[in-house]
Amino acid sequence: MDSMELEAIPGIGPKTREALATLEDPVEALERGDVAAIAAVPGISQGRAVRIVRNAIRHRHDDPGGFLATDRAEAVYDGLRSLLAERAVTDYGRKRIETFYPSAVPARIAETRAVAERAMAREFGEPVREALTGLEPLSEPGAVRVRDRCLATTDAETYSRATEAVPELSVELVSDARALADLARGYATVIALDREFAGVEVDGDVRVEPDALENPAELVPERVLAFYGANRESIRAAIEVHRVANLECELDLDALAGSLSRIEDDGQVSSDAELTRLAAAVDDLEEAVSTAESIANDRLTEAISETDVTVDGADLLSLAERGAGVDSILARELTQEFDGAIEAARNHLVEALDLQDEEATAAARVFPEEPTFPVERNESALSRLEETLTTARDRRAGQVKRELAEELAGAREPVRGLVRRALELDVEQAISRFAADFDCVMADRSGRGFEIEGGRSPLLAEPPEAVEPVDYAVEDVALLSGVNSGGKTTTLDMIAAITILAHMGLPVPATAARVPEIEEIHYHAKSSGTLDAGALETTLRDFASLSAGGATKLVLVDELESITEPGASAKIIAGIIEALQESEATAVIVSHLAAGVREACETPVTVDGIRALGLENGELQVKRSPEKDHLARSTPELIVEKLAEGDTEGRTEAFYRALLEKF
Ligand SMILES: Nc1ncnc2c1ncn2[C@@H]1O[C@H](COP(=O)(O)OP(=O)(O)OP(=O)(O)O)[C@@H](O)[C@H]1O
Repeated sequence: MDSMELEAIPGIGPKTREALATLEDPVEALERGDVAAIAAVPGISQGRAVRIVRNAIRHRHDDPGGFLATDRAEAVYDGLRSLLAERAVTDYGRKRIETFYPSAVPARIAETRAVAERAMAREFGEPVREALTGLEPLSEPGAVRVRDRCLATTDAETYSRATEAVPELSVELVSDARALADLARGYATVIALDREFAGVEVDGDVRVEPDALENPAELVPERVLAFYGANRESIRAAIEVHRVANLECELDLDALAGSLSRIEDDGQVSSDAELTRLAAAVDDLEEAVSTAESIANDRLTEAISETDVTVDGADLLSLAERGAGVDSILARELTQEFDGAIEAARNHLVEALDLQDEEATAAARVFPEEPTFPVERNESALSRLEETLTTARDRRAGQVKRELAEELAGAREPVRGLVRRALELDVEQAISRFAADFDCVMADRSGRGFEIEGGRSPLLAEPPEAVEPVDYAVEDVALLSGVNSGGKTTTLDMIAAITILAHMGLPVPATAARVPEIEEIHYHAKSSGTLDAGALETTLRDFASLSAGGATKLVLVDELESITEPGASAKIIAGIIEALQESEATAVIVSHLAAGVREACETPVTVDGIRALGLENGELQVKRSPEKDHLARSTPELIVEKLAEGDTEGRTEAFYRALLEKF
């Protein structure tokens, strides 16, 4: 598929296609089902991203869709999807799970089935979930701006190529080497892009690199580092996920973790001793110089106050005539003390800032050779020292960044894979947890009818361990009878849930299950009251199209009788059953009118029943698994029976017995 063909996917119009084009490879992102990447496109919400990905999957499999043919079927799917999604740790996992849907296309089912089987074969403990917590899809860092370097060229075309290739740096048009020298005063490093500058001698860090634009990342290691800085936490989490889940990985994770620990959130490099030393020296320079001055002056003050200066009168006069101050006396009388004080000041500066070699030499010049009092810094020597330190710091930072960026640049794609695999593991984790919580197995899909052992509806409000497992098998079409609250609706939910999950390729809550291979599920919920003529007509039309053949179906109908009068209902249900029997469909029809329906049917019809065991302390006792060929007793019958048995006086017993016989 190329990017123009994206519009063949439902939900992608020209506008969305254009928006998706901002992705590096939109087709690949869609094929991978990368909801995070799609949702990161401006103008596409998370919900839209999920729908687009789901439609893309459908498109890829030529899947006509329409599996969930009724509202109730849709609602069961929604419920299942939430149960799965809420077991994911990451937002990505939740969204990814929302792209799973029931399908009739074997290839699609096989695809998720493979994920589910992998998930169920793996152990997911608390450490994996914990490691997943910090995981997020990778983000692109904001625009990086680098101010200590610039590019220079004399050529307009090179200029525009450079601005495009390296937006992080200023690009300057220069006319000659003099202009280059001017630039070198404002930037720590100037990179000249023209061959003609080769051999030009200018002050400062000016490099001639005509091929620099071929590898822009080398010019701005910040680009690579910003990516790692912005995604540091997520990459760390992905490393941790790989470690605790024992996932295979082509990267040296320890080395990657080591490199990451040297990068700050903003992409700056930390934990380089030399860089730290130089940065601190620049920062603390002013304070150290002031302290050094004080040290020198304190020492001199002390020396002066302790010294008896003997000056003969003539000397004093000549000194006074020359307007000489204390300095001259110092020079004459206290040279040693002065030298000592200056030495102390210089030592302090070197020690406090941990200066080395030429830095120390430059530091010495900050204090005067000639005696003065008070001792004062030499401002121009100080600013030269500051410049030396700043340049050394920037150069070191550049070097460290380049080294680190070089280490990491090649790892960018593998790191994307690392994070992606960790995110996908959350999908497996959620499936595995669902399977464990509901004690699931993989189901078979084949033929007509179903055989479910130990099936449980995950949609019941009860905690999973409180749900009684149900065994139920139907060959083609069956009526299901049972007392009120016996579990008929729950049984239909269970059949629907297991069939939908099986067609999603996911594990089902049962000890064993075979479901029919179908193209559509029609689950009609109990209607809340008698329908008016129009609504009844619509319902009948629905059923007419149901039995008209076409797609293979599972039909689940809950108490259709409430749509109209009891007598008519039984006839309508009987008609529906006859039609369904002739089709390929598998159907379970729950009805309180089972006896009447059976009578109205011209063909034999299976009637199964959820057997009531009786009332115990006013509580209904039932056997939840439907019994084959058993017309269950109704709730009124149970009550009459209880009254008949409980009657001791015998006067009304005849009445109850007579009533009971009518059932
Ligand atoms: N297998 C089961 N395990 C545990 N509880 C169940 C089970 N089946 C049903 N129940 C409990 O019984 C309640 C009623 O079940 P359900 O609604 O399925 O009965 P029903 O036969 O459809 O009732 P009605 O005839 O009134 O529609 C459920 O809400 C649930 O609490």
